[in-house]
Amino acid sequence: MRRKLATGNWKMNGSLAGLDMLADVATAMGSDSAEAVICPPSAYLMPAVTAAQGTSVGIGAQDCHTESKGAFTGDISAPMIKDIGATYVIVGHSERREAHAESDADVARKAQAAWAADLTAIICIGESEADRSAGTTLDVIAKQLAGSLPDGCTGDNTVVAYEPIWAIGTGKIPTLDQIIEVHDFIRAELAKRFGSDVTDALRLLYGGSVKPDNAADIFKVENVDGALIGGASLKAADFVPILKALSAA
Ligand SMILES: O=C[C@H](O)COP(=O)(O)O
Repeated sequence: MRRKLATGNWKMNGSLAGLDMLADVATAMGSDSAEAVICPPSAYLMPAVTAAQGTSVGIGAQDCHTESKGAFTGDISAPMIKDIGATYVIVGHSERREAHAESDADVARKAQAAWAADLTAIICIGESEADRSAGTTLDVIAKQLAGSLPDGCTGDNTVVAYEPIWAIGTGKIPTLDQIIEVHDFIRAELAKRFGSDVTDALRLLYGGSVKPDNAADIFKVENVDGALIGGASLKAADFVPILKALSAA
C-alpha cells in the first residue's frame, strides 16, 4: 500500500510570514494516512523545519548539489538539507533542467547525493508541448526515466513526479486519459527495470496546474499516488482542499 503524498513546491515564492500556513496544513492532515510535504526556497528551509516540528508535515528542499561540499557558490548540498532536519529533495524539476541546463545524468547524480544523505529524492520528468504534439511523449518519458533514475531506486528513497512542462503554471492540464496513459507507462517501465516489489512501493505524483477544482478527479487515477503542486501550495485556502481531496481519494 503506497502512502499518498502531496508535495508543495513553493519555487521562488513565499515569505517567512507565509510559513504560518504550515499550521493549517498540519491541522488539515491531523493523523491522516496521507502525507504532506512543503518545499520552500532554501532561505526558509530551517524556519520551515522549526514550524513543522511536532506535526506530521514534512519539509523538503527544491534542489541539491551533486557534491556534499566544496566551492559551489550559491548551492546547497544534500547533507546540509539532512542536517537541518528536512527529509525530501526535489531533483530534476523542468525549471532547473531548462534554466540550469541540467541533464538526465546530472539529475541521477543529484538523486544519488540525496540518497547518500538519507533523503528521499522526488525525481521530476515530463514532456514539452512540442514532444506532446510530435507524439513522442512516451519516448521522452522512457528516456528521462532511464537517464534520471539511478540504479537502486526503492519506494523509500525515491518518488517520481510526472510533470508535463506545458501544464506547469499554465492552467492547462492533460486529460485524465493522458494522465492514465503516462502514469501506467511509468509504472510499467519501472517494473521492467526495478522489479514489481520495488515498483509497487514507489509513489508516482502528477504535477502541473493541480487546483482544488481538479484535484479529486486526478487523485482517482489508479497510478497517481499524489501530486507535486506549485501555485496552489502557497496558500492554505488552495492547498488544504487539495489535501482533503487526496485524503478522500
Ligand atoms: O513543482 C510544481 C510544478 O511545477 C507545478 O506547478 P503548478 O502547480 O504551479 O502548475
